[in-house]
Amino acid sequence: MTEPHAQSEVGPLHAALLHRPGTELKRLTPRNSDQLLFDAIPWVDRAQEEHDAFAEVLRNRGVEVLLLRDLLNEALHDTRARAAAALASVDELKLGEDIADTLRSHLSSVDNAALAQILIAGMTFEELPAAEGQSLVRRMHHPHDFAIDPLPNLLFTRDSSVWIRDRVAIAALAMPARRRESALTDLIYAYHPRFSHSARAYGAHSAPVEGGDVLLLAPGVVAIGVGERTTPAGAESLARSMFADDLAHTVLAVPIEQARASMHLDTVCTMVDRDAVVMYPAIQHSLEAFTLRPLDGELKVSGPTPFLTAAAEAMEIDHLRVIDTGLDPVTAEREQWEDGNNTLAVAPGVVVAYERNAETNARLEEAGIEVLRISGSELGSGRGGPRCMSCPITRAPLHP
Ligand SMILES: NC(=[NH2+])NCCC[C@H](N)C(=O)O
Repeated sequence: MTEPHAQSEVGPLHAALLHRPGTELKRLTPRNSDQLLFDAIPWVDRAQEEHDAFAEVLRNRGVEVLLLRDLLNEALHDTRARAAAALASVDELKLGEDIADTLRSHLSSVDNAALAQILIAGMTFEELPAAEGQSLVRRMHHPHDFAIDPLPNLLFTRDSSVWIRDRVAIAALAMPARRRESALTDLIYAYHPRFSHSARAYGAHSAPVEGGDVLLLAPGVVAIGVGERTTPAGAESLARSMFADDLAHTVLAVPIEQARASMHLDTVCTMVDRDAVVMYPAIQHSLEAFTLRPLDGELKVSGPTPFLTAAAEAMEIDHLRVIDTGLDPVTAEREQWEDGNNTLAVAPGVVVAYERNAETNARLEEAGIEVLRISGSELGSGRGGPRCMSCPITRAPLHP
């Protein structure tokens, strides 16, 4: 078992947290999919097959794949974890006192696997245990309304926690549909024996920061996208907390368009080698960054300057190579939307990518990057690629 440690985006990947999608995806309907942040209704069996294949590609490259459901089950062996789980998932303001009580006692009576299932897939009013007495809430809700919301976006384990060196930052997720996810990662890292010695870098009750916005460009250098999800206050407070813990010496706060297509920095730019990124061509020349450094206990903010220059300088390299995908704007836009730029490096110069982005992948290969293709026709319906679907826990250090 390897100790948690991550200081780059491309160091050989030894352990990663994934979530095999399940019943929570079956909760998606055309009526709720927008709110639950999916663009289509996934075919769940096929999504599971695609996910199993993704996990297999990682295992074949020596990666230990940790599945969120297993970790959750194991963490729930601790009674404090069970109590925390109930606290995080029973919303008394939504359910009213009676149902909240019934639900709490139900949650305390089921076994760990059943509890984990409820935490992940949620519960509808019709699935609530029967109770004595009349409840207005129960009578007035539609049977298919959620008493506990499902978490279909748990699939994107990247967003709810981030390992920075040997510490874990629990993300403060911006969208209501995803907030409860960090309660689960919080609980896993607090109560699973594997992580009992791990220290924290940032708390879930802070300003919004999502892991998809956090890029570990090099040891001590972290880029944070600021846009639809991570707020300026979130970036600033994560930067402060990393400086205080000596986890970083430079943070680049990178403004990105507040749009669905570019909800996180990793939807437009990911690292594919120690000095190279793949980037959506339309933003290559316009992406900027504010540079943050600690100075006598305060924050020193400079810029904005072009992102590529600021990044190279902070990383102490001559320049950060951009793999020129050379795509025409229409192909580039299509492949960006389908997560063509959202690659997961398993080692320097070796990345996992969706096979459908044929042009982007071809250009990566021309530039000497090895591309491990996976299919994602169903997985991609939530708008996330291989990077979004993985939370690296251990990466070997990069040797110069
Ligand atoms: N790191 C990422 N790009 N994650 C993608 C998350 C997609 C998810 N449906 C959401 O909207 O939140």
